[in-house]
Amino acid sequence: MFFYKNNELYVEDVKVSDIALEYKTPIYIYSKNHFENQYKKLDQKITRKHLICFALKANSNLAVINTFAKLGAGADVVSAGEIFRAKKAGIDTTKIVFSGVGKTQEEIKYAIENNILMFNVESFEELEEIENVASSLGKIAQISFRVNPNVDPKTHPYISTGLKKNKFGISYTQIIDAYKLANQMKHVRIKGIQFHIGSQLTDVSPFFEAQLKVANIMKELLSLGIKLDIIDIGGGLGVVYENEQEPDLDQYSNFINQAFKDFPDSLIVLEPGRFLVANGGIFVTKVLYRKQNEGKNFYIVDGAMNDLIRPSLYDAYHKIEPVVKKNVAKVQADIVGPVCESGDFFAKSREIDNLERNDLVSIFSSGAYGFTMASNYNSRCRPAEVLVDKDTVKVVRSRETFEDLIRGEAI
Ligand SMILES: Cc1ncc(COP(=O)(O)O)c(C=O)c1O
Ligand SMILES: N[C@@H](CCCC[NH3+])C(=O)O
Repeated sequence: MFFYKNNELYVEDVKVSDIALEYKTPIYIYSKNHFENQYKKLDQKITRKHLICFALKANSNLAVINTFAKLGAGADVVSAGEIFRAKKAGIDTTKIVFSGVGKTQEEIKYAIENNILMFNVESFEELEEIENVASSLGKIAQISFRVNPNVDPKTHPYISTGLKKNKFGISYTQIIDAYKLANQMKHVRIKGIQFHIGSQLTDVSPFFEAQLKVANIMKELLSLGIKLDIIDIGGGLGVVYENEQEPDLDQYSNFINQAFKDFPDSLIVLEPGRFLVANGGIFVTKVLYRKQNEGKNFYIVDGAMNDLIRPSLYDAYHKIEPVVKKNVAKVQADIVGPVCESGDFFAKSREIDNLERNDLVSIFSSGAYGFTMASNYNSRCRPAEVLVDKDTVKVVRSRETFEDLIRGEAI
């Protein structure tokens, strides 16, 4: 959905430079059809009965969530705020799964009142809290446990979650006891089991390793008379940022079928975030100034780490290209923002077209963990977001104003 025609970058049927002219920079631009295609691709590949719960943390713009809601998606949420967003965007609350290691009492209450599908419980103490809140409301909370399967996802250490040293889930050795305890509680109903081992996995074999461990737990539970209706296999499917191999979805689906062949009636829940949205978004920014320090080239652009933090936080690679290609010589340059931090960069020593002031550049693969991780650091207004559907451009979040910056503050 993002391509060059006559050296001009397009999103679907619209020139990116036209969008930048009208709505200014920096700006996030999304392709609705990319989102829909990714969802349908995954939906078709998974042959078992399943429910795709979009992980809202990847991109929680209402219009983006609504695009998936219309295709039948549920939501994977990690806060009451995300439940609120999911509802506003048209997600059926009975398709919401609630993950996260630190759900507060208020969040648990809000989730129960909204009849979510289930809590993915991450500790014994959290289980007790859910039992207590449900009891005080006179309701029954549906739960699954998040197991930490101790599997190496072979991804960036900051986004690995399924190793025993990570804070996530209940350890493999304690998980049966957790189910036994829940089984005796009056206000929780056991629905399933969940795991999520990390993000940006392009090799799907660690998923299989985790799935086999989960299937073993399920067998042990069955021998204790505990049958699970739901197997939540988390998110984590990776995408191509640079030259990675795309995850093999056929293999992914076969692994699921194989690992859980003894549980043919259980519903498979998936929690993809990045896979659905990363390559459906670009971040467009404008060159403000150029300078050379000690022979090093810097392009200073109007976007910054507060808008897109992945390069600063993970040293993540994002492809960067001019919006209009001029067939000029290449140079090596750091592409940096105006924020007062040396960590404020989008690329270092990157080979890129020799740019001029006011040239636009596109930072690709910014649809996931882009705007959702943006902040107002340095009192910078967060950028606008637009959604393109063929030849239609819609502002789905307007650029923040100075008034937005101080909302709620007082002297
Ligand atoms: C519990 C849970 N589910 C789903 C996701 C979505 O992950 P991804 O964007 O890698 O698919 C995450 C984030 O990694 C998560 O923590
Ligand atoms: N925010 C991360 C991924 C972490 C996933 C959240 N569980 C990224 O940009 O890649």
